[in-house]
Amino acid sequence: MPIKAILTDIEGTTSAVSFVFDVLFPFAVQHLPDFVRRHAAEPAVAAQLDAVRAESGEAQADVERVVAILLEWIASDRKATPLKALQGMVWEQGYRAGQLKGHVYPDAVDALRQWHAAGYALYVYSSGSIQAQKLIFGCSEAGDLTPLFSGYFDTTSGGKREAASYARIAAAIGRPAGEILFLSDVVEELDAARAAGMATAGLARDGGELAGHLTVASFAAIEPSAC
Ligand SMILES: CSCCC(=O)C(=O)COP(=O)(O)O
Ligand SMILES: [Mg+2]
Repeated sequence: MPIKAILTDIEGTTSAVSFVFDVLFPFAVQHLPDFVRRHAAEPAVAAQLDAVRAESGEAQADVERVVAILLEWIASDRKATPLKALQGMVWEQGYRAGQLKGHVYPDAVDALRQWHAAGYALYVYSSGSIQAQKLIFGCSEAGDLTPLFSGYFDTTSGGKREAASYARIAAAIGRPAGEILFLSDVVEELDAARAAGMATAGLARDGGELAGHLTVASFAAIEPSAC
C-alpha cells in the first residue's frame, strides 16, 4: 500500500533526547511546584491534580503531596498523562518568555518540509501533551513548523507501546494503517505500530539498530515511497 501519511515521535526522533532531559525536564522541576501552587484552584489544573491523585492511589493527597508525586514522576520519566499535561502548561510559560526554544534536528526540519511539499500528510504522536508538541514545533529553533502538521496525538490516544493506540490513530486520521509510516527511536513503539498494520522506520541517531525495522541515522535517509 503506498504511504500517504507520516506519523512521527518526538524525543529521540525529530528532537534530541538531551533537549528533553537536560532542558525541558529541569525547567519543569524548577517551575512546576510554584505553578501548581498558584493555579491549583483553576479548573484545568485542578482536573490534572485529581488525575494525579487517582493514578497514584492517594485520593487524599494535598497540593504539596501532589507536587512531590509529580517530581518523583519527572525523576523516573513516567509518561503519566496528567504530568504531561501540567508540564505542557509550565513549558508554555517558558516558550512564551523566550526562555525555551524547541530543538528539532535540521535533517528532520528539511525532510518534514520536503514531505509536506510532496503531499504527505504529517502527524505527531508523542507522550508529551498535544500542547507541548505544538510548542516544541511552533517555537522551534527553525521557526514555526506547525503549518507542516495535520494533527497531533498524545497518550490520551493510549500508550505508545500498545498496538490499539496506533489503530485508534489510523482511524482518527481516516486512513488504513498501511498508508501510514511511523517513525520512532523505540523498538517497542515500532513493534506496536507494525502490529496495527503501519509501516515503520527506526531512528538510531547514535548508531545501532532497531531490531526488525528499517533503521536510519537521519531523516535524510528516509524515502517514504520506498517504505
Ligand atoms: C512534546 S516535547 C516533550 C517530550 C516529553 O515530555 C516526552 O515524554 C517525550 O516522549 P516521546 O513520546 O516523544 O518519546
Ligand atoms: Mg522517542
